[in-house]
Amino acid sequence: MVRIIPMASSIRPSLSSLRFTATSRIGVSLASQNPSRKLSLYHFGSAIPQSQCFGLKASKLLRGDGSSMAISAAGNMAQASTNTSQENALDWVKKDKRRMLHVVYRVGDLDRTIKFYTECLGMKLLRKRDIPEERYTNAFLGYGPEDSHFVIELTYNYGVDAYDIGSGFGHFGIAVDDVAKTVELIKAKGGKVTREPGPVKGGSTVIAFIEDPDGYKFELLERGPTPEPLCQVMLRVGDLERSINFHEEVSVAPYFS
Ligand SMILES: C[C@@H](O)C(=O)SC[C@H](NC(=O)CC[C@H](N)C(=O)O)C(=O)NCC(=O)O
Ligand SMILES: [Zn+2]
Repeated sequence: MVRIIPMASSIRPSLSSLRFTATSRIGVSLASQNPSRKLSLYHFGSAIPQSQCFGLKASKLLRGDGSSMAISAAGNMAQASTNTSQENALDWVKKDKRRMLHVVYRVGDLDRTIKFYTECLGMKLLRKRDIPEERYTNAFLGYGPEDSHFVIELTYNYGVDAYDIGSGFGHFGIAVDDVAKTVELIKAKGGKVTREPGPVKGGSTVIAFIEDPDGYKFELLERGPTPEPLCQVMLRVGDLERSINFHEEVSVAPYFS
């Protein structure tokens, strides 16, 4: 039996208020690093229309032992969009309906995480679903409705209050208009700041790193207004080209280059 707990529907913005550009898509940011065996993420959900599914077997692209991966596209941090021109990106957004839908990960206290994400990171609680016979509860949070925004799907397993995040997971990236102000708010709420605001090493964009109550890292990136502040997931990979091929051929990110 699945118990759906309806949430306020007041957050559905009028579509005319949303400007869909390439930056309104979530990107996967990867950093090449010594591979480790720990995979921290539960899974990514993505929407790929049946007609666009590739015949490639994903397994041949991934290392057999399932070790994790990280590739850094640190490059020019100021560029919030893809390397394709803005016109090409807009054409792509109109034609290609594939997009990453959600990321799922496990937390030790659902209400504690919901409070942190809503009060410190400005997300909205979109819905909860409780499955007592499977002894777990999900909570969905994001910066807009699921039919147009990438969302975080938290999983609480009854009785499990902590997890080993592992070294494969890097961070989630959130675009904010004022990193220093956001960091001050997080400190005032008792949140943990692991890297103070300042230009990224090797670049010019102002960033900061914070941790949520379970220790998952969030990078705050100073950028202008965007319809999708939840803008990246950084994973550490053992083979950059292999991972790029996977994401271009099998996954849903054919135009981020
Ligand atoms: C692309 C942008 O969103 C970044 O995240 S770049 C931030 C930069 N990343 C790395 O150094 C990745 C490699 C590192 N060894 C790792 O595995 O995390 C970073 O963290 N810079 C630190 C800083 O203080 O600027
Ligand atoms: Zn990042």
